[in-house]
Amino acid sequence: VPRFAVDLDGTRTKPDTVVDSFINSGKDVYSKTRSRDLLNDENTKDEQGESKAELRSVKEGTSAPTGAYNGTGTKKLPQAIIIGVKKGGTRALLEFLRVHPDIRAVGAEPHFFDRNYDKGLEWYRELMPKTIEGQITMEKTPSYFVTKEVPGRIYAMSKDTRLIVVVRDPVTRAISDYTQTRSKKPDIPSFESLTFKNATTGEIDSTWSALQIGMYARHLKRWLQFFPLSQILFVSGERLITDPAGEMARVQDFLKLRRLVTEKHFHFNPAKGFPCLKKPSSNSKPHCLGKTKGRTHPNIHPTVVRHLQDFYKPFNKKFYLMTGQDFGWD
Ligand SMILES: Nc1ncnc2c1ncn2[C@@H]1O[C@H](COP(=O)(O)OS(=O)(=O)O)[C@@H](OP(=O)(O)O)[C@H]1O
Repeated sequence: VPRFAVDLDGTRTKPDTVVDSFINSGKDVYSKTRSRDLLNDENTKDEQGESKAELRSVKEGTSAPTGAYNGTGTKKLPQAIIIGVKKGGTRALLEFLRVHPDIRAVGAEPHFFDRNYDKGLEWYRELMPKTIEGQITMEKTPSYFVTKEVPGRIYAMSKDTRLIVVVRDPVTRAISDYTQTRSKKPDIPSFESLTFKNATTGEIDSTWSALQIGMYARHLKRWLQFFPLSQILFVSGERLITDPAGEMARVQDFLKLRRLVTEKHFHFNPAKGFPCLKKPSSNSKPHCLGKTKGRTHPNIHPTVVRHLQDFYKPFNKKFYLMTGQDFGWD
């Protein structure tokens, strides 16, 4: 597979040895030998459970008309994929996009490029909904962003695939990830004890997968070996909550869609603390995502949070430089 030559040096202000060595280490979150993941095999079960709950909430909802489906059309490979990040807000984005008549998306996470690649592209195509001319086929699998083999595999399917990454403050993302795991396995160690290799020295355990996923710059570097930056859209997970219509305008522009999903489609539900979808021309109840989205996070000691913020600072800085966007996490 041919690779793009990307000169990241052009985007650097000064070399940052620690971050660069992490970024260049080529470590993969899901490489069993290198990443300490207390979840390991459980991870898969956990995500499957999560996916089912997500889908239930989608089916129960009144939104997601899933485009102009009338049984006609053909199944096509996706032209756009939400590749990450886990706990970034990927389900919300996909559900918001499904309101658009020119988007058809598969509800479940196919995990084709990371777990099911040996099943072949025809298996993958079969999972897709039918589309008619002018409609875009989409899927979301948040683990793609951090899995080493995936960029090359998507490139091999089509070098023109448009990629969307929903990113969120890596500290909050890690706590969200931990909260999800704990909801299934209440006996896991505390967040604090998993964060530190050595609590006395404050040394962070950067091999814990919940922390590795948030080193966005390192993962992005692998994608840029295959895809130009212009083919990747970075959506702010925070703004997707505070200004869903604004973020959706960016996404629709990126996908070259008419801006049909607008502020009229959103209703902020103060009890849930999140925007929910509503039908603009009806009084029907807005549809919020299910209870696996927007869980209450445990209180993490401010010192631990501060240590993590310091840990991520250089990675975030690098990520802002690489993407040309300041996400305001620091
Ligand atoms: N509108 C709306 N409703 C509910 N939740 C919302 C919404 N927009 C973003 N979010 C945030 O999405 C977080 C879950 O992210 P993902 O869907 O990417 O999770 S997963 O990786 O698919 O499990 C989820 O994380 P937690 O709050 O930690 O549960 C939410 O903060």
